[in-house]
Amino acid sequence: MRIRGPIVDVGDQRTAGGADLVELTIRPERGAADPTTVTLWNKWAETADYAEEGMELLVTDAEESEFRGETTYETTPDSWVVLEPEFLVDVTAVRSWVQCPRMYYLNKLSGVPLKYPVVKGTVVHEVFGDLLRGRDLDDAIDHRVAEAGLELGALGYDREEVENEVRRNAAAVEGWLEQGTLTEEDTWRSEYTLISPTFGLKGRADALRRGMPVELKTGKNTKREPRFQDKMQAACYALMLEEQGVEADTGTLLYTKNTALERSEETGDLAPAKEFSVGPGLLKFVVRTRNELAAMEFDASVPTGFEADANCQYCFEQDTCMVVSGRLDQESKAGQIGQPLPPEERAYFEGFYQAIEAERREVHAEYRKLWEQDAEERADDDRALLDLEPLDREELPGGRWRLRARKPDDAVSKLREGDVALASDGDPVEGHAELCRIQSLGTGKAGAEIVVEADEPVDVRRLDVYPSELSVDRMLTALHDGVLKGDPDRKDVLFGRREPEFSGPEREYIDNNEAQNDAVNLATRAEDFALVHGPPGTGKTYTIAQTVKALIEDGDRVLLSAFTNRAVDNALEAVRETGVDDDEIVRVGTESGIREDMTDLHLEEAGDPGERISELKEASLVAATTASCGSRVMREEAFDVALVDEASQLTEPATLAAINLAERFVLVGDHEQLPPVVQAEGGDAWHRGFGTAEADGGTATEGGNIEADDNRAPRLDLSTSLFERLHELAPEASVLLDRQYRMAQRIQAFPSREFYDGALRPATREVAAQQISDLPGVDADALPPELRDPVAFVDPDGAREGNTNPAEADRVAEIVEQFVAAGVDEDDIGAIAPFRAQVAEISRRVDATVDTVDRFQGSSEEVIIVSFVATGELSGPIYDDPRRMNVALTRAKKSLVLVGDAGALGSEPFYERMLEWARR
Ligand SMILES: Nc1ncnc2c1ncn2[C@@H]1O[C@H](COP(=O)(O)OP(=O)(O)OP(=O)(O)O)[C@@H](O)[C@H]1O
Repeated sequence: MRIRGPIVDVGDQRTAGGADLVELTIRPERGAADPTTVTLWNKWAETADYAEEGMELLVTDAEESEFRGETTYETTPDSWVVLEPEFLVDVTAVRSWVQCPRMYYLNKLSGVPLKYPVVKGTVVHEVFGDLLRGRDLDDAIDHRVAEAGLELGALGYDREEVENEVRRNAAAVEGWLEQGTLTEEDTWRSEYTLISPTFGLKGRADALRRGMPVELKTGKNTKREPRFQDKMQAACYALMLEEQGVEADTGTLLYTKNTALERSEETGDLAPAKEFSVGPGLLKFVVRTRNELAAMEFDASVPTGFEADANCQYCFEQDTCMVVSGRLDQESKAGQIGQPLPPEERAYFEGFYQAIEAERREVHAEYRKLWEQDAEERADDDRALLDLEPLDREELPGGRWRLRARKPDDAVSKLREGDVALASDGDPVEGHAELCRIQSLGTGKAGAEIVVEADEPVDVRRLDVYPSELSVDRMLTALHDGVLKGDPDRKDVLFGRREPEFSGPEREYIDNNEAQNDAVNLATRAEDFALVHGPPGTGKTYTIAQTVKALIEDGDRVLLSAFTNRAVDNALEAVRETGVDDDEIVRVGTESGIREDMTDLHLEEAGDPGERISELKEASLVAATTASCGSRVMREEAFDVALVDEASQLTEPATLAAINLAERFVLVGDHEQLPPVVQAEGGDAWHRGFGTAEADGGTATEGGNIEADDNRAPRLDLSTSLFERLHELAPEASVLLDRQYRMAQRIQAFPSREFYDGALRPATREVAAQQISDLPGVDADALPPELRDPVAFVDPDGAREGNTNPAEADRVAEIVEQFVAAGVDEDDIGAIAPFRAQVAEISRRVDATVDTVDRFQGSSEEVIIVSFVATGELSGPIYDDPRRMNVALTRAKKSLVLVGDAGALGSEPFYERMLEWARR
């Protein structure tokens, strides 16, 4: 049987009858049951060395016995002992951990750098996959080398030399494949994604041959046996396959460089393919190693390198290792070089490190929901689209597949076009599942067609959200680059040790809006940074465009970035309208994420390396999301200025990803609108072991290693953007855009008072006085009296049912009809609801745009109808943050209708004031 629960006590190691044993006490049922003893025998006793109170322990095939009226458990020869099974360790991490635990840590911190062996390795892997899918070798090489054009260009390689090298590597693959086909018993799968709920492992096997793992290595190995770390990697996949009921007792490593070696120069076994048998001893070792890694992550301790027999002298990471040890004053086998970080920087680094790792655990929790939630629960949670009907499949050049399916109803989910998702035959964990990219989701209407692309054809009956650690990984590398490698001068201003400076003459860039003109001046004159605080509709985009133009004219190379592709394209469009030459601009990112009308600026990654890289290097303006700024190629780029839009929605480390690349930066945002999305509760680095700024004046920490003075001690948490923090730290570097071009006076009054101290005002008389009857063909008198005021409140006496309120949805639909009947175009009407379920409820009834607040930020409509859903009381975190309401209320230009329960809204002071305003 399986026994599982948090550890409450770890006993000492003993021997009995010649065998080692350790007794642990755990509380089964997630800590709810009474403590019980679990005895770990023999090799599993080792796992107790790093087990700690609070960690989760799982023992499979445990034997239960009664002893003096108590039930106890012990391991049997069939048992697996897993620590922290919920922490999903990547197979590649296990591999680097066995080489040297510190290497694992360093890889995590500094990411995979742009190096030729890395890029070549990716190309050879892709070619391998192509060959397995039956593609012609030359075709595959041609295509895959071209695909890596940009990266190869950045490394200074030309196409032919790479093609030749890849061809030599691929020869090994081809030869070996031919051998396999001769026997005609080979079955192949390329790129097989595996996740293990039991062992807390995940990864993608390069290939499966007859159900057994095959790993490709682009290095050489002239020994008969595969390298140990490579065996470990293949064994991880074998373990996960076993969990799925596939007996995988053989692993194969393919060392592709072996075929390129000359017999005359090399001795040893030059055969590229090396098989080994995967025995129970090795599998148990895999699990114990993973346990060791998970235990280190549990208490966030840092490996020193002494754990491994690694020889630092021959390690590629030696320099990085020594620098990191030096900066963070860590013990390490390689030693330390350089100066340690000042205490406040170290606290910052460590605080954010932990907050980012907490986010990682939330991503792992997302994975877990794949098997913990049943299909209906996932659908209700918007994590899956169910009951799809597979339509057709089409093989694409290169062996990939385009798959179509029909969506049966108006089901909604978090899935978006361009997302990577898990397509399956109905069971994403045990059935046939493939990672795919969503090409199209159709409209929200029933019968819509879904199109995805995947490596293998699968009957698409279900589509699941597939979590990714990419953004977490990128935050960590940005933190590393910004703090450990960052420019000291930049850090002085970020840490408030120096005030930001400005220089140069003031000029007139914008003649009809003083605040905007001030903002452009501040940005162009900034030696360090400038902040542009733009409430709704105040011309942020326009100001950004003018700023970018001015900077380019001053001869600066500019990076234009934002959190979302949508914001990047929006800003870019405005920049183009100012007349900046298209030849000077490139848009970096994946093509499917870029708006159609900006794709002509897209930097193709595929092509001739020299051409690709010059296109990037020669651009005076590069536009990319902050996530793209963390790519291998972008991390090597340098800019004079980084301008970041939607900066108030970015976590501080995510912002670093963009500003690390530039000497100066400009952040544009509004911290009175939506903050960064953070999953982990209390994602607050400061409070996590670094004392609270408020409580102790920001002076002390647990380790006593912060001596920052006074109230300038920064507020560090992922939900406070760098924009907001700097706004508080250096108000002199900020300009408030105070004239809005969107809302009628009556609409803006409340948000202006509540969020901007009344400073926000209409830019012109026309803006202030606009009304619904200004719209062509609209007769305001045709509206029912209660909708004639620009701000109206309607209480339909509905009842909240879960996250919906059908009566409100009916009433919203009726209001839409009433506006349409008065002559308003349905396209000019938008409806906003706090929950996706209510969005679906309303969408079913109207053709107008309906969405959640989060997805409405940044857009506006002539008429906005807000459905509040709540009745009786305002329960739920969604109502706790008034900034969310600020966004909802400021989307309307001429008419705003609030639909809700007066009782619920009246129960909170903020909403009560809102009601008063709406009912005036
Ligand atoms: N100085 C100006 N003179 C005339 N019109 C302006 C000026 N600045 C902005 N506008 C107009 O105001 C409108 C809103 O501007 P913009 O889209 O730049 O706002 P925004 O602050 O980016 O909006 P959001 O709150 O949605 O982010 C646009 O139609 C723009 O043309």
